[in-house]
Amino acid sequence: MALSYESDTKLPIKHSYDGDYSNALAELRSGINQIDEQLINLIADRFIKISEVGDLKAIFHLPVEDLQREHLVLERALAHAKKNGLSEFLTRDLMNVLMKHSKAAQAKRIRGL
Ligand SMILES: O=C(O)C(=O)C[C@]1(C(=O)O)C=C[C@@H](O)C=C1
Repeated sequence: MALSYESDTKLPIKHSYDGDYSNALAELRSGINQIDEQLINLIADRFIKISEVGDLKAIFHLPVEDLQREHLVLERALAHAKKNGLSEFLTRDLMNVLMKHSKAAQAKRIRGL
């Protein structure tokens, strides 16, 4: 569903809902649900790779944390986010949370070997 916007204020045009916004809201929320599923799938795929990297680190006795790589990961994500108009704060928070959990998962896996 595409919303229409007032050209001067950029606010959504209210009358295009015929006074009933609940269908529009349900449709938008269903779209959000689908995107959330895709996000979780992508994060799960990222964690499969993270486990494999963890295994290599275990074999070659490398430390779990690689701050140089983390810097690169963050820089790439920030550049991509900027191109897509996404907040720098959100991108930093998101990538830092992902990398924090990646390191915890790798450390746990290595401890369990
Ligand atoms: O690239 C690695 O070495 C990883 O283990 C992946 C990853 C990440 O989540 O992107 C996790 C931990 C490292 O400190 C750096 C990056």
